[in-house]
Amino acid sequence: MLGHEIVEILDDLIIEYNFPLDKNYTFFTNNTNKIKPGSVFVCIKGTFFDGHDFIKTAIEFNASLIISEDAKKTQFDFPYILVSDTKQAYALLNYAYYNIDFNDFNFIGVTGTNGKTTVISLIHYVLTQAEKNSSLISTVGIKLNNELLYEPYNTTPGVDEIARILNLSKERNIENICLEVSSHALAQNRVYKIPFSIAILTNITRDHLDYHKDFEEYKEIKMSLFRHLKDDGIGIINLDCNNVDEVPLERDRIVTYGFTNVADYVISDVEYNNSQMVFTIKEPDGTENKIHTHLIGEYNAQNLTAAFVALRNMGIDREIIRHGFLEFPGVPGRFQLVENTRDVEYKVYIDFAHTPDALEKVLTSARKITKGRIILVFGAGGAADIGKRKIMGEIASKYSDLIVITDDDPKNDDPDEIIEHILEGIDKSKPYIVIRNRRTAIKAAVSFASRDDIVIIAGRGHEKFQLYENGKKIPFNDYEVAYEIVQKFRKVMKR
Ligand SMILES: CC(=O)N[C@H]1[C@@H](OP(=O)(O)OP(=O)(O)OC[C@H]2O[C@@H](n3ccc(=O)[nH]c3=O)[C@H](O)[C@@H]2O)O[C@H](CO)[C@@H](O)[C@@H]1O[C@H](C)C(=O)N[C@@H](C)C(=O)N[C@H](CCC(=O)O)C(=O)O
Ligand SMILES: Nc1ncnc2c1ncn2[C@@H]1O[C@H](COP(=O)(O)OP(=O)(O)OP(=O)(O)O)[C@@H](O)[C@H]1O
Repeated sequence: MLGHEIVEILDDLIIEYNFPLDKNYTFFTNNTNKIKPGSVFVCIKGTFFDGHDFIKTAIEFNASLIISEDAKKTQFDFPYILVSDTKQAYALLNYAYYNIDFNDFNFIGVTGTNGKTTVISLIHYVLTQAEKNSSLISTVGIKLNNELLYEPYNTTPGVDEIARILNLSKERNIENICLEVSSHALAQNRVYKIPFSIAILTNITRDHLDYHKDFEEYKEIKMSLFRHLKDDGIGIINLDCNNVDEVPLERDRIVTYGFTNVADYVISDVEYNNSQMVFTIKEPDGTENKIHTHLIGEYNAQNLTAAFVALRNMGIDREIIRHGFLEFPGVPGRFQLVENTRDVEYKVYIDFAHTPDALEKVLTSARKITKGRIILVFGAGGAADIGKRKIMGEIASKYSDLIVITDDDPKNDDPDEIIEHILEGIDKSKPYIVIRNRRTAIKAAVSFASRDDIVIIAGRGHEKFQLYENGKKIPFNDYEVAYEIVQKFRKVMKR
């Protein structure tokens, strides 16, 4: 990309510049660790670092141009562009670098505290079944149609990664882009200028109050997804837990769903056991759709209905949707049965509940499918909302019969302190035990289980590592560990 093209792309953002306009620039990065000779280094003010503090390093690493938004830290004796917002500039440069034309795509975005991955995965799955090309950008994977490219570090990747995925999608003629949008991504311009045709809000409950100032700010940021809609785009919201008046969108562009009978799409007659669910979705024109699925719990009826509304609005036939929902295998680590307990007297499930609302939903659903006890294994993550730990402790006590409190991903926080915070909410008159080692905790929980009991291992879902201080990663997958432990118990029982 020539220098003068960069000036055209950044256009309104530019305050001043001094760099060779006839020179070709072929690599852009915001990370000094990725600089190659000749790179353009874009300084981003982040959460932990200020990229402007790395200008000297970038120059030492042979960057050829620095784009900055902080006049005080800009080095004016080196080729530079001073802009009003480097995050926006970085997005525009990446879109141009990968030759992205948003008109080539149809963007579907889902935000909310819980249910994003489930809803977006359902939409992607049915689109591919309907032979509509689709890319999935979500916590559990980046997929081009059915091909899993990789599992991303973030729920919503950085704008450079998104641009690269769009480019790959274009090469494969993929038009539909199913994107899970976290509050961090919205706050950090990771979806800058992306024109969504459908934006879905599942629910907003407590989470991430370490990052967002307060609940109001968190809510405001989640709602900002609707400001990314195209002029003719629609918003889809769960009316059971959101207020249409708070959605920054004209009322006639909002479609609602929920159990409440004032929603446009009404859910009713939900029935489920430990492996399947059936319920009805009534459309605004009165058509009733009987949905059969392997996902269970009222919250999943809501997730399926969100996906149903989006797919109907994309013109997908009802029968294809119903068939897709029946075949959908579920999202790894979301109320996932550990297979080798299918034929034993108790059941073990892995679930990603790591917020108070999710934990409550999963435990109340579990209660409905068992005559036995609920044995819960859980902890809480470090470097995250501290206030939710006690609340999760209260919910654990309220809805389970036996609790094993253990490590989640402590990251740089003191694991014992995390457990202390959880214990503040635990009802000490009910059975509970603290076993910090997660493997031992799971083993204990499984050994406590007897006929009709359900063991729920919550909080880490599909994740493959436990994260400890200073970036220490220990390979650990709840499903694999639980499977292995159950297998050993089975052998002992056979003897
Ligand atoms: C707190 C946070 O969200 N940080 C995200 C953010 O990084 P940042 O811009 O704040 O980066 P920073 O580390 O402060 O550094 C600032 C700048 O200095 C640069 N730098 C830094 C160090 C250095 O040596 N050289 C250098 O150039 C960095 O490249 C960056 O440009 O932007 C990066 C690129 O998009 C993200 O990868 C990174 O996610 C971190 C790893 C993270 O853990 N984020 C979590 C909290 C997160 O975003 N989670 C949500 C999902 C939550 C959920 O749904 O439950 C998500 O969407 O994943
Ligand atoms: N609609 C919902 N309401 C409340 N809880 C839900 C809902 N859907 C899922 N959950 C709970 O949240 C957990 C995570 O589900 P899912 O991955 O779909 O949500 P998410 O919003 O993508 O979460 P994350 O961004 O952390 O990946 C599930 O394991 C379940 O416990």
